[in-house]
This record gives sequence, structure tokens and C-alpha cells, in this order.
Amino acid sequence: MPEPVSPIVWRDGELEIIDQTRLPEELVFIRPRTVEEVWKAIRELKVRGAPALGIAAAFGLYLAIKDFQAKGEEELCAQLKKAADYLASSRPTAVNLFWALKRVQEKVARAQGLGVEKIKELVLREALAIQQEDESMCLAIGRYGAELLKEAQAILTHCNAGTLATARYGTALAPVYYLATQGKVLRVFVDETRPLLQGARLTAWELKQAGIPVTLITDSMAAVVMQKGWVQAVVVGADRIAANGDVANKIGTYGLAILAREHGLPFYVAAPSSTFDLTLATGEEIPIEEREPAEITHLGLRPIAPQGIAVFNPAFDVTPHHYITAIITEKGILRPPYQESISQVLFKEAARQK
Ligand SMILES: CSC[C@H]1O[C@H](OP(=O)(O)O)[C@H](O)[C@@H]1O
Repeated sequence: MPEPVSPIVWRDGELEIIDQTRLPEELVFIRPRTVEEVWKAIRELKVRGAPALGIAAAFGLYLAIKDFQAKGEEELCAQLKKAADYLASSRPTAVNLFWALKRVQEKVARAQGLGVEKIKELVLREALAIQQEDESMCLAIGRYGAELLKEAQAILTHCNAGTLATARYGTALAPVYYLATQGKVLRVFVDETRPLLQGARLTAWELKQAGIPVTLITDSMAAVVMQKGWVQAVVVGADRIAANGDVANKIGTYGLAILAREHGLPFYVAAPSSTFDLTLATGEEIPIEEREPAEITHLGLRPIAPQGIAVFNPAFDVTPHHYITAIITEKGILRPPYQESISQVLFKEAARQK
């Protein structure tokens, strides 16, 4: 199986990003050189997917300061905070973006006294570390998730939680890639995922590249695919997971969870620990991004709805934890009650590090 692509790399002193708005027709790379260009790439979903947003934001911080002529560390840190606040305004739901911005700034705060140039180098090193760690976390999610899917013939997934949404390998698709390397090839039923079609444009593309069999369906077909018994599990990604296990993910996920429950299918969420937001008790507190009406009323330039029609365009919804069979993380499989299993897996690790 060909190695899944990485959508975002630091190569020869430049940030190189696959422009995901050009897929599946063209594989086009862009090289943002300023924090403004990174902000725009995030906002326009040229780079998207919760972990990939964290990685892009971390590199965006470096681009914001690499050529900045600071008189001293204090001025440099002020520029870094200004850039972090700016990047934080690009998209509100995926917590990985905010987690990465916070992690880099905290690293810099602990490095006071190093000098301006050393701090700049440290920010780049931290962005590279975030990217490398994410790839390792996706691999671990693949191994843990494979245990849950090893008896399945096919799964259904929604949106794109594959290699294009992460450093590499993905979250929901990581077990599919891992099983393929072990000689077990699953078929993946892919929701097209209106309105921006991340499933049809991105998941179908990346799985085809990897030689994984794909069946593309419209979002409205998921129920009958489950009714016919064509899939044995539903596996999706996440953009933010609250302390009780409520999951924010692409709009349409909540409906899939209810359908899975109705058809007696396991509903798995795959996410690294950087997607958990333990400051939020429940999913009710997760900010849900609302995007432009034109994403729904138009297909490209062509209107597909009457002009001026009222539109509701939330990019995400929240699936209550009681619909979720298990959460696959890089540290293991979390089972209900999530309030306990999340803290045991995530906090216990942190406690040991103190
Ligand atoms: C591996 S997390 C991917 C997650 O992000 C997607 O949203 P978007 O394409 O708007 O960035 C979707 O919710 C995926 O599940």
C-alpha cells in the first residue's frame, strides 16, 4: 500500500500545504509565507481537519516571528501572542488549533533568557514536534482501532478524518490503513458530506490513492446502507471532545450516531488526546462554527436554491456521549463512562509525568 500523503510539511525552510479545495481534480501545493496566508488557508479549508489545523497554526506562529526584528524577548513574545490571537480567530470549533497555539506559547514562556534568535528556533522545533507527535498518535490510533475492526468487512465514515486531516494516516481512517498493512483490507462506505463534500472530494481520493476499496454514497443513503447490513461499524473523527465524552464533529455526525444505534452498529470516534477539551463539562459548551450560506445555496458558481433564501449552515454538530460505543485514542480505547475513562487515560498519564 502506498504511504498515505502528508497534507502539511516543512520542507527546505518553507511550509508546504496541499490545497484541499483543489482536490480531487488537481494535487496543488501552496506555500504560505506569512501568518496572514496561513490564516486564510485555514479559513478557506485549503488545510482542514482538527489535527492538521493545530499543525498549521504552530507553523503559522513561526512564520509570524521568523523575520520579526524584535528589540528583545518581550517584544518577540508580544508579537507571538498577537499572531496566536489572530490565528485563533480563523475557525472556532477544532480545539487542536487552540491547543497548539497554547502549547507553543507555554514552551516559549519557559524559555525566557534564551535570546530572540534561540526562541525563534524553539518555536520552529515545537511546530515540528507537534507534527511528528501527531503522526505517531495517528499510527497508535490505527493499531488500537484495528482491534475493534479486525472482524469487520466494511465500515462507514463521514467527512474526512483521514491522512488529509492530520500529519499523516488520519484518525478514523488510521485503523483502515493499519489493517491494510496487515493484509486485512476493509471496504469503506464514504458519505459525500454536504455541503463542502469532504467525503467525496477528499476521503474517496485519499483511499483510492492507497488502493482501499471505496463506495461513495450521498449522506441520505447512510440509513439504507446500514439497513442492508453492508457495514459493521461507523467510524468518524472529532473536532472537540468535552470532559463527559460529548463529541463535536462534522455536521451530520449526530444523525449517523442515531442511525447506528437504531441498526445495532457500533459507533466509534477516533481522536488524539489533543482533541479533548477538559475545560468543557459537556458538548453544549462547544462553539459551533457557522459558515457562509453560499456553501449551501451554490455548487461552485451555480445557484441551486432561490436567491435570498434563509440558510442554516453549521459546520459541526455535537453527538451526545451515550451514542458513542468507544473513543479510540493514541493511549488506548476509552469506554463509557467517559468522564472516568478520559481522566484515567489522559490525567493518569499527566500525573505520572509530574
Ligand atoms: C481528524 S479530525 C477531522 C475532522 O475535521 C473535519 O472538519 P473540517 O473538514 O471542517 O475541518 C471533520 O469534522 C472531521 O471529522
